[in-house]
Amino acid sequence: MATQRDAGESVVTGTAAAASDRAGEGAAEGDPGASPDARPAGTAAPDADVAVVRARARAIPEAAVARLAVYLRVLSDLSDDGVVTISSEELSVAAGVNSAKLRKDLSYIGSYGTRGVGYDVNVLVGQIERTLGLTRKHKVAVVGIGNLGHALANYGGFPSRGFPVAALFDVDPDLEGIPVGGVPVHHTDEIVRVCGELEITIGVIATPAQGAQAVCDGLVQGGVRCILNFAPVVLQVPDNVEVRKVDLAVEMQILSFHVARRDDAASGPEAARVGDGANPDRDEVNGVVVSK
Ligand SMILES: NC(=O)c1ccc[n+]([C@@H]2O[C@H](COP(=O)([O-])OP(=O)(O)OC[C@H]3O[C@@H](n4cnc5c(N)ncnc54)[C@H](O)[C@@H]3O)[C@@H](O)[C@H]2O)c1
Repeated sequence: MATQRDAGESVVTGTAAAASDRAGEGAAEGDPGASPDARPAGTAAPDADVAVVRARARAIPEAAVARLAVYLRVLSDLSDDGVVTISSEELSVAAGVNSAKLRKDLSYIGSYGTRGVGYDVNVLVGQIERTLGLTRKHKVAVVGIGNLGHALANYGGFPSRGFPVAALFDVDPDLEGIPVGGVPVHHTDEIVRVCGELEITIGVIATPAQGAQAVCDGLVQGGVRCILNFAPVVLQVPDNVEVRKVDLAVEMQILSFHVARRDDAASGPEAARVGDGANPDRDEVNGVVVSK
């Protein structure tokens, strides 16, 4: 049995990761010598390279995968606006990532750009889509149509990004047949049948913790292999099923940690070493920096 993966957890694996990291180091736009994989702008990896794309994808750190999704959103907008090429600096500003990190992220998918030209927008869109597995069709089911489920079902941004919400489920009989975002709510008893018939690929769990494992089991039985879990519980799934847990409070705690660390750094190296006796005027109590 596999358990769920939290945001930030690395998926880097052994040798491939090390090789990929090395390829990324020093690889710069317009530096065709940076990797044997460098291609001229405007050329996509041929189909024969699909295995290579998959092997690379397995070695990409989770944080870089999240950033690739951000680059894809930015690049798709640029493509819609008719932009043909973009430099790494422009793309990094648009994506809110520093350009060295961006070049390293793109090196994971074998994309190095061309000096003086930058990246071909459509080629890069195709490469990122292949890496993220977005060339497959996805259909989403949301289970638990309360506050969160309503918001997710009504959000218009999913279909345009390739994730149409095709089915909704709730245990509350009063919700049965009521359309939310144009999709009728089914009773949870129908999960296995409806998910199988509609070939749902992604299940979103927005139920209270108590019912979440049974909901997850139903989704898996209905053929769903990707689960996005909002419920505050760790789900058990078979090895061929991928689970991601979303916890906004954890994200806020991480933000809080980074701000606290930045404040410590701004106060000088001594402040960052509180609690080790370095600064006799400051100490740490239950993780909180205090002045004596
Ligand atoms: N991870 C996060 O960042 C985050 C943020 C908000 C909410 N949540 C979690 O999401 C879940 C939903 O939150 P909410 O505010 O929408 O709650 P809610 O009470 O408004 O809605 C819950 C819905 O789930 C339905 N439900 C209950 N048991 C069910 C079952 N076994 N099968 C199917 N449906 C069932 C209820 O009828 C209700 O419609 C909770 O577990 C909450 O803790 C997580």
